[in-house]
Order: sequence, then structure tokens, then C-alpha cells
Amino acid sequence: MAGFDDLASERSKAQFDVEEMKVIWAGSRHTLEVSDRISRLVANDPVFRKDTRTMLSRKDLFKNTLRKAAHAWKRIIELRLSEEEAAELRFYVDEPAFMDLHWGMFIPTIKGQGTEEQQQKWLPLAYKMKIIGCYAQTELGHGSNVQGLETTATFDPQTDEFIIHSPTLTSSKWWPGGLGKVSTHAVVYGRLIIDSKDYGVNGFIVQLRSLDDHLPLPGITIGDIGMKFGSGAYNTMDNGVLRFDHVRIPRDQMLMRVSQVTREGKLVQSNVPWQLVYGTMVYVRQKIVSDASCALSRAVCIATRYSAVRRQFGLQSNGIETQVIDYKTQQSRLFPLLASAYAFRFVGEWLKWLYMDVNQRLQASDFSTLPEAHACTAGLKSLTTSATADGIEECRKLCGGHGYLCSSGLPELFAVYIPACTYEGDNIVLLLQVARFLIKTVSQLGSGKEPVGTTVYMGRVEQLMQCHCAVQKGFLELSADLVQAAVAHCQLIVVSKFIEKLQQDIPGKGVKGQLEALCNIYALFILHKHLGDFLSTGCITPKQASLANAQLRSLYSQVRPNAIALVDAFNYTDHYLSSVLGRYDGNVYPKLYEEAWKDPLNDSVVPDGYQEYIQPILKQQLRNARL
Ligand SMILES: CC/C=C\C/C=C\C/C=C\C/C=C\CCC(=O)SCCNC(=O)CCNC(=O)[C@H](O)C(C)(C)COP(=O)(O)OP(=O)(O)OC[C@H]1O[C@@H](n2cnc3c(N)ncnc32)[C@H](O)[C@@H]1OP(=O)(O)O
Ligand SMILES: Cc1cc2nc3c(=O)[nH]c(=O)nc-3n(C[C@H](O)[C@H](O)[C@H](O)COP(=O)(O)OP(=O)(O)OC[C@H]3O[C@@H](n4cnc5c(N)ncnc54)[C@H](O)[C@@H]3O)c2cc1C
Repeated sequence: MAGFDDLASERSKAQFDVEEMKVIWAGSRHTLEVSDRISRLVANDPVFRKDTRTMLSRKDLFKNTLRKAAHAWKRIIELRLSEEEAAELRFYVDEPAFMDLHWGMFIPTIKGQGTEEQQQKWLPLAYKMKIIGCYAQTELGHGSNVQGLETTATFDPQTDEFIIHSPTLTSSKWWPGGLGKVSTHAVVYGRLIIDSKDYGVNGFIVQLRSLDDHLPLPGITIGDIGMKFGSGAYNTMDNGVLRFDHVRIPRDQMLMRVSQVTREGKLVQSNVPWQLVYGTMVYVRQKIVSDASCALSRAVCIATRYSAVRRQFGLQSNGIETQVIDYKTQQSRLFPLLASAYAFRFVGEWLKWLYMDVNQRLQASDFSTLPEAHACTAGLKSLTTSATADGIEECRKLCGGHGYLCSSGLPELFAVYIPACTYEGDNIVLLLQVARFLIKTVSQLGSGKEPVGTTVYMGRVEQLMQCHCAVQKGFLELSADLVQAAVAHCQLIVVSKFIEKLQQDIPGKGVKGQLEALCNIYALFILHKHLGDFLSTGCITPKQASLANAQLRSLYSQVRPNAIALVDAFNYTDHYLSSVLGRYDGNVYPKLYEEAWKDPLNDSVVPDGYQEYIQPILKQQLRNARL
């Protein structure tokens, strides 16, 4: 069987221990064991099938999502899965749904911004799913500009309550995931008003729906904001709209770790930076970086396996055409994405460590690394999601026409993934935050602080900053060129963390060698992509640029025999890949043909509508022809 033999032959060429590379990719033997076991549990459960998603109406699609979420929760309880295993199960179910926001934002917000008492009250309810929460920050009129939010939370000393209100149409909460049809509660971000004085944005826990009949509570208008990009895709998520008409909540439902409001209506600032109100966004952004490596590796796995199966032109002496993976143009498009997937994996590991380190420091009232954590999570979220969104589209194109079929898995992967460039912070807005951080850092460099990083990449950042750095008054004056410096800074971090990964103990025959090749491919690919920066800032000479290019091409040849093994190391099930082109067995053509007939359009040989619309035309033509 052609495809199967091709992939079997490719696997026999591997020059490294794939099982050990699986451990490196997973992060540890324990994590590999958990993800392998849970991914197969999901793959073997018919409730979690994904192949009909693009054929369902929005209402049927959503109801099926609720069914899957309920089944997932039931399995978590039945099997007594740990929090880690439950998170893996939600990941491999692979369907954006309210659970993501309940576990991924609502609970972390209460943990990060609630007092001990508030955590003791609300977390047990949330962990047991006695309440379902979402994160309601963005409004119809404001998303990036958090300080521009209009929802008000006015303290009423007569009743010891906050009055939550939507004063304008643009203050309607708009986009929060899980809000539209499912969540019973939300963390609502609104302007704290005490005695007519505006104290800025804070978080408030607000019940939205009755726990008895799920109807919206008095003063609450709530619904879904409508269909989003692509069929299936993110339409499994009920992104919602929410308006308040003077809804009253107890004073103790303002999240008060950062600021407290006393019974007398006095605002007391605690000793933590007010920016902790933004803390959930830092947490989610570091998770999004890890998710980028998952999404990109998934697309690269599909495109790499298909590129080894697909043969086109280049008839060889044995009468067989050439595998498209052997074309240098295919390699120059595909292998940098393979390298990027590994690079994002390792920078995501580091970012997770940075986030945990910041949190431990916060416990000890050490806030010194919070600005760097914000800049790194913002910048790396921006860099990795933009590269991944572009990379998934490139993988679709690498698969030719068949990449455009839903059965390839790539259109839906692209449609689900691309909002990552917007949610949790628009990517340009976040790069401007990095630019601000760099300006402050450069201004402090005079104090003898020396930047650290790889020379050429570091030089590029320094030079770009000096070229473009001006005394900036505020956000809006930041030049587009500074965004370029911010990207350069983030790419420096990615390369540096890949190099640091290689300095760790890396067991397994040939594993370190493959990772070194991928690290060099990433670094040289970025250098090639931004050659203008490196040349214009004098970091490298034209001769060096030419040598770098030659080295890059040589590295592609080094990776070529290992490409299939490198994507096998992601250890993805066919269920998770959900792609006829990316099947482990390479049995592409028979499965493509089989999938086609499953389309409802093929339920009848003569299509519905023929008699009404087509036959009259044809008959008319026949009559005309006889005249
Ligand atoms: C679902 C989760 C589970 C898993 C995750 C996996 C996948 C994700 C899947 C789905 C995600 C689903 C939904 C996404 C949810 C959302 O989209 S929630 C809404 C997200 N919204 C945003 O990100 C808004 C972006 N805007 C901002 O962050 C801010 O408005 C701003 C930073 C752009 C501007 O802030 P301002 O206060 O207005 O002005 P500033 O002067 O720039 O900043 C003031 C100072 O504060 C510092 N700072 C800013 N942000 C942070 C932060 N997050 N942490 C720490 N510090 C911060 C800034 O540096 C300034 O400090 P100075 O010392 O320079 O004054
Ligand atoms: C699928 C999805 C899920 C979401 N889930 C949630 C959720 O659960 N909870 C929640 O609260 N929100 C959620 N959001 C909202 C999301 O956080 C916002 O869309 C995001 O923060 C961007 O804000 P915005 O849409 O207002 O865009 P805007 O800020 O209006 O940006 C529009 C354009 O203007 C540019 N721009 C804006 N400001 C500047 C500036 N200062 N300088 C230069 N350019 C600028 C941007 O770069 C962008 O190109 C979700 C969004 C999506 C798409």
C-alpha cells in the first residue's frame, strides 16, 4: 500500500531514538504517560468523535458540545482523574467550550485576585462545578483598552452592596466565552465608583442565571453574539453578550486581594501592585504559548506525513514519481515550521517556569519580576500565535488541493486557531507593551545593567532600539518600528531558550543532534527572514548572510531523513489530528475517497433541487435546440 510503505520506509531512516524524543516533547516521562493514556481514552470514546462537526447546524453543534462536556465531566468523576489528567482530557476532546473558560480563566481569577475568604467560599463551588463561570472583561466598545471599560460597580453604603450597571450600549459585555448560554456566574470587570469617585477597573463576582431553572436573574440581559469564522470551528463556544440593569451584589463579591472596600465605603490599597488585576491575562498568555506549539505541531505533522506520501512529477528510474518532501522548496517551507514547533514548545516550558516563579515571589511580596513576566508573556503570546496562525495556513498550502478539504483537518484547525492572534490581547497591542518595556530597559542600561542573549540576535535588538527609540510620551506615540524591535526581542528569547534547552541533559541516541539541527534551522530561518534588520544594523555582513543561507539549506538535508520521526515524536493520535492526510498509516487515497461519500450531499444521486431548478433549464435548452 503506497502511503503505508512510504511512511514505513521513512520511519526506518530515523537517525535518533523517537521514544526518547517523545519524552523531550512531552516534558517528562510522567507527562508522556498521562498524555498518551488520556489521548487514547478520548480517541476510543465514540461520544468524542469530531468528524461530523462541520456538517451540523449551529444549534445541533452546540448541543453536541454540551453533550461532550457533560460526558467529559462524567468520565472525570467516574475515573477519579486528577486535575492534570482532567486538563489533558479537555485538551484532547479538542473542542472550544465553556469548560475552557471556567477552568482556564474563572477559577484562576478567583485564585489570583480573591482574598483567602473569597477563595474558600467560591473555589469549592467552582471545582465541583456547582457553578459555571466565565471571564467578562471585554465590552462592545472596548477590548484592548481595559481602562476604558464602561460597566459600573457603584458602592451603596445604605445596603452594603455594589450596583452593577451597563450605562451605554457600548458597555455591554461582548465576547466572553461560555457567557452566551451556559455560565451561571461571571467575574465581571467594571469601574469601581464610591461616593461618585471613579477608582478604575476591578473584578466582581456576579451571578447571572438561576441555579434552579437557568433563567437570567432580574436585571440581566444575556445571549450569544452569533456565528463566528468558519463552520464548526469556534462555533462550539457560546461567546456572549451581557447587559446589567442596576443589578445588586453583596460588597464581599468584589475581588479584594488588590484593593478592599470597607463597610464604610473606604478604599484600601493592599501592598500588592494594582496590576495584579491584570494577572489572569498573564496566566492565560503563558498557556497560549504552549498551545501554539501544540497547534503548529499538529499542522506540521499533517503536512509532513502527507508530503512524504504525496508523489508528483520527477519520474525516477524505478518508474515512481518523486515524493514532494524531497523538493527543496517544500523543505524550505516545511522544515522551519517543524523547527518553530519545537522552539515554541521549549520557550513555553520556560514561560511556565517564569510564571510560577513570579507567583512564588508575589507570595513573598517580591514584585520585582512582574514587569518582565508581563512583557515576556505578552510578547511571546503575540510572536507564537502570529507565527502559528501563518504556519497552519502554510501547511494547508503545502498539501495542495487536498489541504483545502475539511477531511484534511487543516481548514478547521486554522479557523479554530486564528482568534488566538486577538483574544487575550491583540498581538500588536501586546507588542507595544513589549516596546514600552524595552524603552524602560534601555533607559536603565546606562546604570551598568548588561543585556544577556546571543550576540547577533542581541545586537539586532539593541541596534533597532537605538535606531527607533525616542522619548515616548504614551502608548499612541510608539512607532511601528518599535514593534519591530519588540519582535526581535521575543525572537531573541525563543532562540536563547532553545539553546538553554540544549545545555540540559538530553538522553537518547541522536536526540540532541536532531534538536541542535532544529535550533539552528529556527535561528537561521529567522535571520534569513529578517535579513534586512541584521544587515542594516551591522550585526552581520553580506558574506556571513550568504554563509548562513548555505548552512540553512544543508540543515534541511540533515533533517530530511528524520522528518517523519520528528513529527511521530509529537505522539498525536489520528483522532486528535482528525486528518485523512496526516494518518499515522499514510493510507491517504482510499480514506480520502471513502470520506467523500460520507458528505450528506451524496445521500442522493440526483441532488435535491434538480427538478425545481435545473431540469427546467435543461428542458428549455432542449426545446430551443429542437426549434
Ligand atoms: C481559556 C483559558 C485556558 C487556557 C488557555 C489556552 C488557550 C486560550 C483559549 C482561549 C482563550 C479564550 C478567551 C480569551 C479571553 C480573553 O480574551 S480575556 C480579555 C483579554 N483582554 C486583553 O488582553 C486586553 C488587552 N489590554 C491590556 O492588557 C491593557 O489594556 C494594556 C496592557 C494594553 C494597557 O493597560 P493600561 O493599564 O491601559 O495602560 P499601560 O500604561 O500600558 O499599563 C499600565 C501599567 O501596567 C503594566 N501592565 C499592563 N498589563 C499588565 C499585566 N497583564 N500584568 C502586569 N503589568 C501589566 C504596564 O506595563 C504598565 O506598567 P508601567 O510600570 O509601565 O506603568
Ligand atoms: C474567539 C474570542 C474569544 C474571546 N473570549 C473572551 C473572553 O472570554 N473574555 C473576554 O473578556 N474577552 C474575550 N475576547 C475578546 C478579546 O479579548 C478582544 O477581542 C481583544 O482583547 C481585542 O480587543 P478588541 O476586540 O476591542 O480590538 P481593538 O482593541 O479594538 O483592536 C482593533 C484594532 O485596533 C488596533 N489597536 C487598538 N489599540 C491600539 C493602539 N493603542 N495602538 C495601535 N493599534 C491599536 C489593534 O491592533 C487592532 O488591529 C475574545 C475574543 C475572541 C475573538
